[in-house]
Amino acid sequence: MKPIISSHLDAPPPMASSSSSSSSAAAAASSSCSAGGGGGNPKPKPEKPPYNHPYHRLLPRWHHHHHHVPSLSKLSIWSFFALALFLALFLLSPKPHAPSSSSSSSSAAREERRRSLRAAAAAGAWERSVRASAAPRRGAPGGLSVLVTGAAGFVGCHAAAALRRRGDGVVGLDSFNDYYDPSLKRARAALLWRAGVFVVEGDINDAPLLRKVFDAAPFSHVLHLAAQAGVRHALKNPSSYVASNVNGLVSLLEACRSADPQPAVVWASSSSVYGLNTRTPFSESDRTDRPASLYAATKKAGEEIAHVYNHIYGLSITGLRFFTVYGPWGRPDMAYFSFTRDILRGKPITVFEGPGHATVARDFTYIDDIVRGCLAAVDTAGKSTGSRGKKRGPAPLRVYNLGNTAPVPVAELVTILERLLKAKAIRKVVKMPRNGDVQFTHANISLAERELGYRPTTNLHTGLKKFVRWYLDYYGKKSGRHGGAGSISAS
Ligand SMILES: O=C(O)[C@H]1O[C@H](OP(=O)(O)OP(=O)(O)OC[C@H]2O[C@@H](n3ccc(=O)[nH]c3=O)[C@H](O)[C@@H]2O)[C@H](O)[C@@H](O)[C@H]1O
Repeated sequence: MKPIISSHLDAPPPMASSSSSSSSAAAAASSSCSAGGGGGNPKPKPEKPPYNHPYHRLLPRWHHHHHHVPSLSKLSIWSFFALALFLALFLLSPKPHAPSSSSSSSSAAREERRRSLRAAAAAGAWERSVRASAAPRRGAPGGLSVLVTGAAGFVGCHAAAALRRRGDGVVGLDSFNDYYDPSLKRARAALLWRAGVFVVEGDINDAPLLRKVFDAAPFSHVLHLAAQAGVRHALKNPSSYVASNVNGLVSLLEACRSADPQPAVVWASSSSVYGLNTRTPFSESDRTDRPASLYAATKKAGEEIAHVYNHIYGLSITGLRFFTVYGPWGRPDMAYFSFTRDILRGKPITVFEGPGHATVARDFTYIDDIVRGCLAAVDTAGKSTGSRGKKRGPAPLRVYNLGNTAPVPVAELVTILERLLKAKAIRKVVKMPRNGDVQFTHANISLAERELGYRPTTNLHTGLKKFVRWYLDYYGKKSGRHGGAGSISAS
């Protein structure tokens, strides 16, 4: 290797060879010019170059034709100073990209400054809004400060409003995704806005946003209700369940464990974790290792993840297994909602039945009962013990069923809706497809009764009556084409 390097270094660089050829060309030009200029004139006395400088070889021609120029030496001195001055000015002059170098760039700089001032003012206003919304009402002793994720969702909007009504500080967070009609979510958020709840639009997977929210206000609790819901939709978009219910949960718990103070977390698990469990009613100590849908599997994964964050970081975490929640401002993808819409429109509905015409039933639970359960869970959640991401001692880890303890067959749900809507359903009874559904759910709520004081009070008929009244009010009686507007009324 060494000889190659040394021979390369010894060789003349390409620049050097090209400049030597150009200087010989200049010399050639100079000699041809001298030969032509000589003609028949007497041979001029050879002139001694005044300075030993290469460009003096070019000067004689110029000198011959400009005899009025004072002298070559004076010219060279002046050209030297002129060149030096020019170089100095060039080097000291501001660079073209400097903001003050031109009027257009200085106005761009002013605009940029204005923009960043506006952004800072907006950020300040945003933080003030979060802080103000998170502050408990004055005169509400022991008021909490709760971040509600999924606040523009069905349960989230009701729970956030209920917390606010009793004087707690509440900030909402919602991505307003289009799993179902986002305008319904906007309408719920507008209700919250009027109730004094600021809803931040953003994703639970956006870690910097979560940090900003937790930096802006010290939350005592997080009610985490943001999720990808729906059992059957998991067949169509499986990754959305992992993104929201697994990644999103981890992202949120990361923010919680790093927050100072660490909030206590209450979050929505699901009755679906019981999966193929056959012991009824379902109690918290029953098996949950046989989920029947990806939705159920991600909720079950959430319960295991909760264990990890409780164990490592001392987060107080309560999981609530909701049983088929229904009511006003509900989710359009759920059966009671879509049945109502289709009955009003005179469209057929599919009613599932089990093998051998077995009944499919759900422990339908009214939204107000669920909200009372959520608030009781918030109120009884012990404190997280961690600080700055480090566990300082054991913290509570709880899970509760929140159901109605009175399962109703889906066929009976349809009959109640028919009575309330005063319209006949066009039923298509089909065998329950193998797409994640389970045949039966029934909650044992004795643990929630004992520890949360949870006691559901609304039966399916009463709850659906309230739902139908809301539905007709929200969508208008004209929402159904079947039977005409006049034949439809809430009882
Ligand atoms: O407790 C839960 O953890 C879950 O509850 C809810 O799931 P489900 O109990 O399946 O509710 P939902 O779809 O309203 O079907 C109700 C009944 O109608 C039957 N059903 C459904 C559709 C249909 O076309 N026909 C039919 O008979 C169907 O077989 C079922 O028996 C939430 O959506 C879910 O997000 C989760 O929170």
